[in-house]
Amino acid sequence: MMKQNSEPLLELRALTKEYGRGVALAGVNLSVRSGELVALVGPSGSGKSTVLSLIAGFQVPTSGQILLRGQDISRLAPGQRELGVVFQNYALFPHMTIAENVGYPLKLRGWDPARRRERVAEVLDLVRLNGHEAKRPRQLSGGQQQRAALARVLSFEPPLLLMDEPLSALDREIRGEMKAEIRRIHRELGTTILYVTHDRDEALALSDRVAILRGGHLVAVGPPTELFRAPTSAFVGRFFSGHNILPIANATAADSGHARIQIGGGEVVVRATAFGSGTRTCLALPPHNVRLQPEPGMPNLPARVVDVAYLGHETEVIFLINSETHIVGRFPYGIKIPDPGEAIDLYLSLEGAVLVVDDVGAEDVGRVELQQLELA
Ligand SMILES: Nc1ncnc2c1ncn2[C@@H]1O[C@H](COP(=O)(O)OP(=O)(O)OP(=O)(O)O)[C@@H](O)[C@H]1O
Repeated sequence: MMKQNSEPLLELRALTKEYGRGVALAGVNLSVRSGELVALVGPSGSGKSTVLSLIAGFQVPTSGQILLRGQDISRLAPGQRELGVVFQNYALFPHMTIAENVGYPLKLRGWDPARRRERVAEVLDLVRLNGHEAKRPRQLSGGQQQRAALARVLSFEPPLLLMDEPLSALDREIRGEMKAEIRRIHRELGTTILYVTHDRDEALALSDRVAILRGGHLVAVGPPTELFRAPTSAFVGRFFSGHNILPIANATAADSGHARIQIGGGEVVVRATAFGSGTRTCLALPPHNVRLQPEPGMPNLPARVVDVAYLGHETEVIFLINSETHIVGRFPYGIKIPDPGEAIDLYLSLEGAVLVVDDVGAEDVGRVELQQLELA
C-alpha cells in the first residue's frame, strides 16, 4: 500500500486464451501499477489461473499482449521474464536445505557464495525464518514452508510477484498469520503483486484493488471495500459482497448515482451503482440489513425460516420468501432467533442497499415483487 506510483508496471491488453472451442479468457484488459497488490478473484473456472499462467509464461496467449514496463513479454520463455511465482504447493526442493532452496535462484544467476549467503540471511530474516537455514523442507510446518517459498522468490527481487492461491493449503490459523506476513512484506518491500484467490476475505484483507473475473471476462475492478459496499452488478454483489440479490420491477432513476424504488405505495431512494432503462435491476441487500424487529420506515416481508447456522459471533439464517426466493440474514449473538419452519415477518433496512444491474442470469435468481412490501 506504500511506495505506489502511477506508472503501470504490468498491462494486459485484450488478453485472450482459447482451448479448442472453449474460451478461458476473453479479451482481458488490466493495468497494475508499480507497488500495487491486486487480487484476482472469481469463481472456479473463471480464468484466474490462466491469467497468471500466461503472465508467467507457462502458456502462450491466443491473442492479446502482456506488457511489463511497456515491453511485450507474452512470447518470452518463462525464465526470461524474471518474475517471481508462488503457488499453493510450495515446490521447495526436498533434498536441499532451506538456505540452499532460498539461495537457488541466486546461484542460477551466478551470484558468488558470500553475497548469496548475505542475501539468503536477509530474506530469511524478512520472512522470520532465521534459525531454520540448515533444515530440510519436511522439517518445517506448512506455513514455514510457504514462507521459505516466498523468501526464495523474494531473494532475486523480481519486479512482479505472481501468487496463485498461496494460502489455500494452510489451515485457518496459519493462513491468518501468513496474510499478515504478506501484507507486512508488501508494505516493507513495495513489491508489485498479482494475487489469485477465490477467498473474498483474503482479497479484502490484502489488496489495494480487486479484479473480478467471471467466465473469462473481467467484470469489475476497484478498491476492495468500495466494491464490497457498492457492488457494480448483481454478480459482484452476490459473489464478492455476499449480498442478497433481489430483482425488482419498479425502479426509476433519481439524481445521479441514486434510484427510486416504489414499495407498497411509498417510495425509497437508494444508491445505484449501475442503472439503465431497459435493464433488469436488482436490489443488493447486505445480510446484516435483514431485521427481525420492525424499525420506523422499514418495509416488512412475510417469510419462513429454512435454516439456522451459528457462526460464533453471529447467526446466519436462511429465509424463504414468496415460495421460491431465499434471503440470508445475519444477526448478532444474543438476538432471539426463530426456529426452522416458523413463519415470521422480516424487516429490511435499505440503508447501504444498492441498486445494481442484473447480470446474474434469470436462472440463478428468484423474483421478488417489492410491491408486496408495506412501509411500516
Ligand atoms: N489445459 C486446458 N485445456 C482446456 N481447458 C482448460 C485448460 N486449462 C484451463 N481450462 C479451462 O479454462 C477455464 C479457466 O480455467 P482456470 O484454471 O484459469 O480457472 P480458475 O479461475 O483459476 O479456476 P479455479 O479457481 O478452479 O482454479 C476453465 O473453464 C477451464 O476448464
